[in-house]
Amino acid sequence: MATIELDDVAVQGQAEIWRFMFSYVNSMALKSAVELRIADIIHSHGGAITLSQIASCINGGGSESSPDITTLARIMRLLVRRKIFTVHHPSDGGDPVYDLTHSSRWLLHDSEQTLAPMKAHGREVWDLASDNPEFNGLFNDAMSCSSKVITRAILSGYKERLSSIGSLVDVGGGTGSLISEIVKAYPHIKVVNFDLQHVVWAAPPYGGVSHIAGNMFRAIPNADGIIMMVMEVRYVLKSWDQHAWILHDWGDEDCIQILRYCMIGVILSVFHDFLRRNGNGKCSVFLGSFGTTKSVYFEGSEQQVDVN
Ligand SMILES: C[S@@+](CC[C@H](N)C(=O)[O-])C[C@H]1O[C@@H](n2cnc3c(N)ncnc32)[C@H](O)[C@@H]1O
Repeated sequence: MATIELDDVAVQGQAEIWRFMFSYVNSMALKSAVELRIADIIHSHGGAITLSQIASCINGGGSESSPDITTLARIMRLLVRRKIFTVHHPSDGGDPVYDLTHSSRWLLHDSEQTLAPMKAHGREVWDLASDNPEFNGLFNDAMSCSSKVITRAILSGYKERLSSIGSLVDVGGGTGSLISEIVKAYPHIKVVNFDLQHVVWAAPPYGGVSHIAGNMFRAIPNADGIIMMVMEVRYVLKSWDQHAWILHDWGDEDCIQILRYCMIGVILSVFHDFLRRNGNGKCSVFLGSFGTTKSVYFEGSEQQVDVN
């Protein structure tokens, strides 16, 4: 059995693994703080306050719902370490007082600039984007600049397939930057950029691209081919529903429903080829064409999903 020599480097390695294993704790603590409206409580007090003052205001101050103070203290200790709140220990030995930081100001529910809806109320990021044009623009730009990185590789990597189809729809195509490059290189293809209404409305016009708004859980436009962006293909091969750039947002049942709407026949013969040709192992796409087989086979992996 291999043994690890416990020098500084090894211990550092162990710490890194622990950090990844427990990083969810940060997110859970942040979610609790948003749900308990701790930032709002401090903000409406107008300055730093003690833990028991925070506790007394939680859930409107009703005695039945007062939180466990020890647990609250632990949440606050973690969030102070993560610089979400500050703590000040008075020199006279009084109770420590907690205040907001530039980060927790983003958690105020009534502020115009708030990220609280992303952590609370079970709202999806898409709902937040549809209500908030600024966030919508930021999110769409972020997506489009990530996909630009691989556009060129896609154009050369799929020459044969792209040459052989007459129409193509990019499902969840964002503002259409990928498909606009495809139609520039392959002007014979009738292309559709398909995404939610608020995304498509914010999309720039591109020559040859039809933007169609819709919900991929209801219907997807017909075409010879479907393209869905996928990133981090090494992970995709092991766990396709987690890391596909569109499908990663959804659970297995949702993904199967989307794929059913795509009416995909045989898709995805591309991962290994793509990697061999492009080498970096970072990204790939789904490219499918209609056929009779109603199952999706992930070449090189054991995954086969029945979409009948
Ligand atoms: C990770 S982004 C990828 C955007 C683009 N394909 C790219 O690679 O830059 C996922 C996209 O899926 C879209 N989306 C989410 N839910 C959708 C739905 N129900 N119907 C259609 N598109 C949806 C989002 O609006 C978003 O543009």
